[in-house]
Amino acid sequence: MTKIDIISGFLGAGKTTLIKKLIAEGLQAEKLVLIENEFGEIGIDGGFLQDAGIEIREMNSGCICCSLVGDFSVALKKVLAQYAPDRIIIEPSGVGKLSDVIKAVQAVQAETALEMNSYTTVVDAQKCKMYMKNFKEFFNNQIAYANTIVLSRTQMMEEKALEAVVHELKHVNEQAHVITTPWEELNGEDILAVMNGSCQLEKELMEKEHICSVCGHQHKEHEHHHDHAHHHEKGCSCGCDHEHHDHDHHHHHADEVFSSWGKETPRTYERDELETILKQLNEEECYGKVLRAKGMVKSNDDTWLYFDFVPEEYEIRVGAASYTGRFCVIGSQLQEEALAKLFKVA
Ligand SMILES: Nc1nc2c(ncn2[C@@H]2O[C@H](COP(=O)(O)OP(=O)(O)OP(=O)(O)O)[C@@H](O)[C@H]2O)c(=O)[nH]1
Repeated sequence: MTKIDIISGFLGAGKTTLIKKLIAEGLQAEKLVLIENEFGEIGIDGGFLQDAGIEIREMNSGCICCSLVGDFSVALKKVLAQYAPDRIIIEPSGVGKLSDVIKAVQAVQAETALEMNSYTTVVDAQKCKMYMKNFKEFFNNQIAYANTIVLSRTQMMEEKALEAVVHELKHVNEQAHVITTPWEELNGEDILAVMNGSCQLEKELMEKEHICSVCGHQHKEHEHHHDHAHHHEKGCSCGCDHEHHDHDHHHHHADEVFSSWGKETPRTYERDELETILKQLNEEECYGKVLRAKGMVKSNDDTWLYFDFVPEEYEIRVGAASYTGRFCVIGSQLQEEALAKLFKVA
């Protein structure tokens, strides 16, 4: 049996960072495959685990849940046949709906030896409120269908603010375990234990009490369904009116709301120049609502600069040479011409 863990989370939440930690501190002994689905046109994350002998399948230019659903099932079956791994970690695009990804995996489950281990969502605690307000349909879906929610960036938060975030999350999903402790205080194994345990606890609860894992209400025996994706596809019979129902009423595809713009370029950038670009992305409105940017470019001193941007935060670090400079910006209503000017590319 191959275990499947889905690690979802909005753009820049910290999915890749969490996966690295889990692999380094908890999954070293397992035969592992990572399937990544990036929304951006240019795959930027791919390769970070190749040195560690982890197989990576990238699926770009589309969404597992929309245009790539057929490709996804083929890729998953291929991975199973070729590697028969102990575990497959699926990292959906930051704007994918968790319920759609669960459905895509379940479609394959009937024909293969797969065991759903966990549905985990990484949430940036500092941006949670803002994203809930602005991108509710996507953001809340990832929360509603998770059985473990891992908060990132809690080390910078006041206790009261953190409590308020947990309260908001519980409002959307009462049942999920929420990890509030900063990651550096935890071992990857501790996090995995919650992810594994939460699934069993959920099963136990549902078997004993028939509690709906999404809305927390008790169901009668004949209304009881084992998984929430299936359950809510049919409409929740308990009459609760939570955000997760949004999904059923007005379904938008990610590419109707979000877009990405990316370039490959041999152009060199000074560190200060790159820093100015990232500051501008944050401060100016003429580029659209920029939610995420990342990439690697050559510097004029022959080193390579890697960067990561989420609203109000950026990071530049030195990394290995890449086959060419490349970067990708994701957001809503992106202004491509203005972006090209900012990055000084044609
Ligand atoms: N301070 C802080 N930074 C974090 C934390 N988690 C992630 N980051 C930073 O946030 C940025 C995005 O992290 P990733 O792990 O790439 O996020 P992701 O969810 O995989 O992002 P996508 O590529 O958009 O899917 C990186 O610069 C990380 O170093 C955290 O807990 N605290």
